[in-house]
Amino acid sequence: MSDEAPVTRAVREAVGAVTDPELRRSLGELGMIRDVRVDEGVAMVGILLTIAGCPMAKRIEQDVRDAAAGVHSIREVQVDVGVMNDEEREELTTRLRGGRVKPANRFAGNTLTRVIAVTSGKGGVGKSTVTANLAVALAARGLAVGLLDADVHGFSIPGLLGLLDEHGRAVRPTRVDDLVLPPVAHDVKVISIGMFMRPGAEDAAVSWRGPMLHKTIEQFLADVYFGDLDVLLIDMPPGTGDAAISIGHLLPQAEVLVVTTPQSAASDVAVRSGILARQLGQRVIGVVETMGPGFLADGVPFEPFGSGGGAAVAARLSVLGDAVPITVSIPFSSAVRVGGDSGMPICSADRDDVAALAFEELATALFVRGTSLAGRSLPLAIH
Ligand SMILES: Nc1ncnc2c1ncn2[C@@H]1O[C@H](COP(=O)(O)OP(=O)(O)OP(=O)(O)O)[C@@H](O)[C@H]1O
Repeated sequence: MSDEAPVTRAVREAVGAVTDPELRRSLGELGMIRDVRVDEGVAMVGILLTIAGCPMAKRIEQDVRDAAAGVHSIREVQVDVGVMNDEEREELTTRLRGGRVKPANRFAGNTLTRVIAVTSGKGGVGKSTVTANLAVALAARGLAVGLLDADVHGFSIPGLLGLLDEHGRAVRPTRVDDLVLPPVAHDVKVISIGMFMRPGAEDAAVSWRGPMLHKTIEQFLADVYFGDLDVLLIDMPPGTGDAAISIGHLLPQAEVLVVTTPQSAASDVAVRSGILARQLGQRVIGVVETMGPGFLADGVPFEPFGSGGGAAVAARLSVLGDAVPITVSIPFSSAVRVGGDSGMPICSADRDDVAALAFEELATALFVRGTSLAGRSLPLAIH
């Protein structure tokens, strides 16, 4: 390559630096630039897509075109789009797996990724909303964030993050052989059981038995190309069922956040999910109270579901074992529901909303180790 003309080298570098939107690595690094030639100001660039019908083909082609056109003295760009052959694809998938030919759980053992499982005692308490917003808040800080939706009873993460197609179904991830590329929303790489259900059979997963659920979670941890993550959040099914046990076995180093509403009925069962996590060797790192107390715009206190549930769960778990370092209350805010319904989490839609500010506090508490929010009151108000 050393006898390459400077302009050809400049075009090669420019197109090689284009990022694949799904793999989030440069085309040069991925071996997707086949050849580059320049003849009298015309750049001819051959690119190789990973699979035929790649949903990102148009975008990649355009990005390559723009990158080449940005090189001085290039007046025209021709892009020839091809597809990798089996051998090239296998080489790529092996490289993406860090040299491993066979898929393996990338989050087991000595991973640098923090794994945080978000759990609750019962359904409908706001666990998925917490997971989605926490993911968005952490990604907004520049962390590489993955989100695994393991909630077979209500895989709401794709909807909460706007990953639905025109029929309102969870988008399907692209596959490169047996490697699954997680769709990205709000800078978070997302994989959900809902993305793999046959249209019309979305409810079938609810009746999955333990081994099937275990296999699916195991496959997600091995086959999904998350790349190097700072944090992997897992939206757990509510309760103390099979998924919690599977995650406990597959990811014993996972930290656990317990979500509860302020009511005592919800907080009693939340304690149980924290106890189970500990029995599986995991550390309960915090309790998040959702739909908590706040103030109406005129300053009148507003407690639609009472108050104190989060602190009560943290206190009970602290008495029963290690102290739980983080307790955060996310105030009730209609904007949270509106954001969730429209696929625009409040942490993206309005970072000044009271609930968004509380999610920020949670993100800070989690990523400044040793910091405790316990007992600290957050600035709450309802608009
Ligand atoms: N802080 C909040 N303020 C207002 N509404 C909220 C808040 N948190 C969650 N909600 C709303 O509560 C409802 C239930 O939330 P969510 O789906 O996150 O619960 P969940 O515990 O994940 O339920 P499941 O496990 O059954 O899927 C949603 O309509 C959501 O918008």
